[in-house]
Amino acid sequence: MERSVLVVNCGSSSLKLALYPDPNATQPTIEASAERLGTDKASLSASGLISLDQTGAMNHEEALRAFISAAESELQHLAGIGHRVVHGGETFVDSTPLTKDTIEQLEAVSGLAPLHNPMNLMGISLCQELLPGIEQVAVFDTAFHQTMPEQAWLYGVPYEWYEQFGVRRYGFHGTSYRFVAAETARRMDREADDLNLIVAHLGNGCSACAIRQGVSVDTTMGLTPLEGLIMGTRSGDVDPGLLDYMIEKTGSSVDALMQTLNKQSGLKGLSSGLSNDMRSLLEAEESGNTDATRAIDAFCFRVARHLSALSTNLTHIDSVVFTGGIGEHSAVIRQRILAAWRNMPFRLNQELNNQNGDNQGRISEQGTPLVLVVPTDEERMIAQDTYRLTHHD
Ligand SMILES: Nc1ncnc2c1ncn2[C@@H]1O[C@H](COP(=O)(O)OP(=O)(O)O)[C@@H](O)[C@H]1O
Ligand SMILES: CC(=O)OP(=O)(O)O
Ligand SMILES: [Mg+2]
Repeated sequence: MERSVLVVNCGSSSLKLALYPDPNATQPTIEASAERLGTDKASLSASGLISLDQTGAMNHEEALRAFISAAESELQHLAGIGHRVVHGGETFVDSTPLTKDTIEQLEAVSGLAPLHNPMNLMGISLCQELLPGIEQVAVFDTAFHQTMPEQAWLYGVPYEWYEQFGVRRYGFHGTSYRFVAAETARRMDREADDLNLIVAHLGNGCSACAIRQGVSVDTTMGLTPLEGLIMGTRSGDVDPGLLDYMIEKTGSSVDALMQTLNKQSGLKGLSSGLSNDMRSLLEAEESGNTDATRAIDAFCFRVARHLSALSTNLTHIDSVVFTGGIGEHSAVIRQRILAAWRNMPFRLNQELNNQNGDNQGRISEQGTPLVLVVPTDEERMIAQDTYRLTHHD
């Protein structure tokens, strides 16, 4: 019986894989991840039913080939393969089975996410080659945000830019928000379409979302995953005027500056190159490093400012929810963000915050605005959509 689903998440320099044994599984039976792909210091590791530990020069294709070859006997009974696809443009409002037609439509929107979508397409065609005949599904980061009202997704630029070139705000991390919204409703014993939430997804990429009665009404990322919050290496919001100014000052090309805004900015840039990793910065701050403090303070302030702005579109907030690696694990960052959001009377319960929430995920004191920590699981959401959209026994 065909029961298992493989989830493939091809990032710009990483690859994450998970094998789910059946539609109700909450944990995968194999998890694998590859990092620093495309360099000679790449690594690939897998745990669960198989184990792998490989380092050296490797690109995405080689890593995916190595995984599929090592996991061959476990991939005999696949019901489907689910791919994370970062940009679906306006074409895709839900996950979709991959056919010749949908792959062509996907190629057409890929120019909108040049760092991400070409890798996603590579994963899709390699799986077609190595695991022929298995149904494949695309799950989009952008899809959940297609419910945003026009005023939230328009930029204040000539409307023809949207009409002719699709220049608008799309938003990302939608698979995470969809999972977290449903999981929050379950934990609060409420219906998802009855809840108003502000969710902060703080990982390597960071964004936040206003969810009104279960649907996205505003989010911080835009045309590309560069807008909004300060991230590990991405700047978030900047004045586009800085491009012209820096070209004038340094003679850099637009390409080089975009590279800097994507890869050398954010926490890494603000800490003068110390680290893009929040855990490392917190450790450095403990030993008195002021570069780390500067980066962390700017990060927390920016999150608070955006969370507050996102609440514009909600009559009330049922809960503020933290997710992603930083949101799920760092009590001190949550505390600093909420302290920076000064016009809301948040009060955290220290003990609950330090243990990343009670059973429900609550970290706030009773009788004060509800704040929850809800771990996200994009891979599980992708597996569920893949089961929903494939024809298996
Ligand atoms: N205990 C912790 N305290 C602070 N930051 C943490 C902790 N655990 C993980 N992080 C941070 O979470 C970030 C990675 O988030 P994650 O969601 O795992 O990334 P990705 O977006 O690649 O999935 C890193 O900045 C990491 O330092
Ligand atoms: C869209 C995006 O920012 O993705 P990630 O968090 O995986 O970098
Ligand atoms: Mg993650």
